[in-house]
Amino acid sequence: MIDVKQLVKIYDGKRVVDGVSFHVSEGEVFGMLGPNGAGKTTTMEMVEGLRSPDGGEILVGGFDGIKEQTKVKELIGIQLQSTALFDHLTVAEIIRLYGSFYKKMRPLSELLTAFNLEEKKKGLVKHLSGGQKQRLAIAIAVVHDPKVIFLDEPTTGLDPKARRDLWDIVLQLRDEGRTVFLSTHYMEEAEQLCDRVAIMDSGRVIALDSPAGLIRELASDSVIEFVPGREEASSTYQGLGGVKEVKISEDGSVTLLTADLQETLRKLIALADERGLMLTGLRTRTSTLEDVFLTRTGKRLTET
Ligand SMILES: Nc1ncnc2c1ncn2[C@@H]1O[C@H](COP(=O)(O)OP(=O)(O)OP(=O)(O)O)[C@@H](O)[C@H]1O
Repeated sequence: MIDVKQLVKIYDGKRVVDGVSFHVSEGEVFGMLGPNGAGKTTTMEMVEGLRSPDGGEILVGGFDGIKEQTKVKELIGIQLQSTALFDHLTVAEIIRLYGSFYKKMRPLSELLTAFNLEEKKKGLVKHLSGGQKQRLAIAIAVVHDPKVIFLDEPTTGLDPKARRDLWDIVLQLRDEGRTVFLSTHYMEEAEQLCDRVAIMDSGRVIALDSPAGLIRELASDSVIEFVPGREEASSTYQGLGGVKEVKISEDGSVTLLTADLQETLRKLIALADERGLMLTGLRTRTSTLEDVFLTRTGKRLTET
């Protein structure tokens, strides 16, 4: 459905999107996961036709994303940031307004039901909660029944309940047969929602696969975290059996990625006895996309 090859965008001499290539299949939820400034929005907006690339090729539904933008616009829906909505219109008015921009519009009642906005039909946009505004923004994006829908960090700023409601909406869009392209800096969101994820950092795609595939590639299925109470070189931990990766954060907390949880734990406890380390807050967990990011970049997603 979408083919992007060697996409480049340069701002002030800096390649903020630096040779990005990927394919999005019809009917999948494809995610771009990365920290602030990684180049997700710039990439997405070039695919949407909102920014012009400085290099590369874009195909959307077989149309050239640069030369055939009118055709592409009919195929796609873009979630607008809620701040762009008109505060003094009602929910029904705004959906109708956006519908009037297209040759065909889905029935209002169908959209209100699908996005759980029936009760707010006559309510002013300015009185909606954050989650309701975001659902309205997506309802507007699909008002013309597009095949592909773009969601740029759709759950940023939402509370956990509203976030989960929005996840249901994304899965519903996929169940309707639409292709969903979303960006996020929440790794749980990428893990829960996306069939495949491109992890972006500094303008490049550094890994691309299903969430499970990315985690499998790590060769370390478990993570140990603790605060040792005194500083040790990362090589001290590197030498413990099973350890594949060591990360020591600025606050002193240590993260060990291991392929052999039991062996590493045994060795770690022996090390702690020998050197008088504390192991405060010691906990273990299975690996996540956050660990994929850490392994590939040496940074945490939330740290950048
Ligand atoms: N119009 C612009 N002019 C100059 N620099 C820009 C412009 N738009 C984006 N950038 C820069 O390009 C880089 C990538 O930004 P982009 O918004 O694509 O990142 P992002 O991954 O979407 O991050 P965020 O989660 O913060 O939106 C950043 O360093 C940003 O400052």
